[in-house]
Amino acid sequence: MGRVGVLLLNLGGPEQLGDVRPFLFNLFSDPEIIRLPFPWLQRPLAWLISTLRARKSQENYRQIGGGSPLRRITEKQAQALEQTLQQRGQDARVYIGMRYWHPFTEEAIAHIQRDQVEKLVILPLYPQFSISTSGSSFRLLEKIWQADTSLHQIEYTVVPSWYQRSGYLRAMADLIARQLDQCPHPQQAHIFFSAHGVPVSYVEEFGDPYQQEIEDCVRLIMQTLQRPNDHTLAYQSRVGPVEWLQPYTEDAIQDLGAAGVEDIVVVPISFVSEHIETLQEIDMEYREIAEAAGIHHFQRVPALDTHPIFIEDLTSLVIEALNSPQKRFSDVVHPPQKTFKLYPQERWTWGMTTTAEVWNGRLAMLGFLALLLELITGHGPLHAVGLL
Ligand SMILES: C=CC1=C(C)c2cc3[nH]c(cc4nc(cc5[nH]c(cc1n2)c(C)c5CCC(=O)O)C(CCC(=O)O)=C4C)c(C)c3C=C
Ligand SMILES: [Fe+2]
Repeated sequence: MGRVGVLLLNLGGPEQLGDVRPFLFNLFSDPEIIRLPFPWLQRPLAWLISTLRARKSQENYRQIGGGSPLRRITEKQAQALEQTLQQRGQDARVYIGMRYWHPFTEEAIAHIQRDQVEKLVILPLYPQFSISTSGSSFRLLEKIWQADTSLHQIEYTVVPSWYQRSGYLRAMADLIARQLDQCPHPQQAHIFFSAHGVPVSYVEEFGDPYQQEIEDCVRLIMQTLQRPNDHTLAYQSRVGPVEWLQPYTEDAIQDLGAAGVEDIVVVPISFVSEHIETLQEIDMEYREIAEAAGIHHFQRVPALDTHPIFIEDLTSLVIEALNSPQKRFSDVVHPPQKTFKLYPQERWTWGMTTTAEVWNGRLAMLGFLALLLELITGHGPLHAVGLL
């Protein structure tokens, strides 16, 4: 076998407070994160949202020490995987490609080319597939491959999701069991799975399998855990005004408090490393909500990071992928879309029709954005004519 590489895909996170705004700009520039009808609006809107959100987001990163631990943890995972692959007789180099911050996916591909890798396993560090996470990275890679034909020499295969693997499930069950055993009444503690949310439209309009995979993942973890405890699944980290998957974590915690639950063990399940949404959102914000709701005992299950069972399982996954039929980007980036007709009327007719209302709404949104931009930048037509 020629030179073997493993490309670990991850989201990336700001390493210092000054990185927060450009990191957010990269994130909101991604059409898989904000889906707009007009592509030309993507970057101005990303600039606007990242500018408006930066201060609040920076404050959150400040509370966890001034930056995301994601790069450091992903590097440790890569190192552990490389070592375990060596021990199992597989000489492979492990690369890291982040979607929105350093080391960027493009940098990883440059290293892979420099090292003349011939066989590559592309492995997202997201157990479940979403078009907003693994899907976005696969789509970027597909574009990179289309732009550079020298990459076609590399025999690659992608792993779309892997939450059903027994090693992953056993490692999760092990971490949950340890937290349960520290509770005052281990059998009565409520196991609270908190998954990262996505907008409902991703699932209902764009065919994202994420919700179904998350539900299946929770079922399999509970089956592996073999404990009698009650459990709940809720979704966290909502951003913006649209509807996201429900129940929302904050509401579900309050409902449990109102129902008299006193002990909860929170399990983050969309991600395998500590990051801002475990260290700040769960450990600080949701803990406060739980305490106010009368939940006296609040524990959080740590992220897998370099849990030995997990790393062993990733190692087996890589070896199996190398010996399985190839999965191409085109097999995984286009989830089956539900046929969804946004507006029933296809031809323009005059009057206050549905189409006219839709266009009124779109133009009002554009006008509002232009005004907001002008208020923030201090430049624009209203300033020019002296109205602002
Ligand atoms: C606005 C839409 C967003 C979607 C959809 C989304 C999906 C999604 N994200 C993760 C995992 C992570 N997200 C992280 C940061 C982050 N994500 C969003 C927005 C969406 N995410 C924002 C605005 C941010 C920045 C932080 C903030 O301002 O709140 C991170 C990085 C965390 C870090 O430590 O830096 C991760 C990881 C998943 C798994 C997911 C969908 C399944
Ligand atoms: Fe996110």
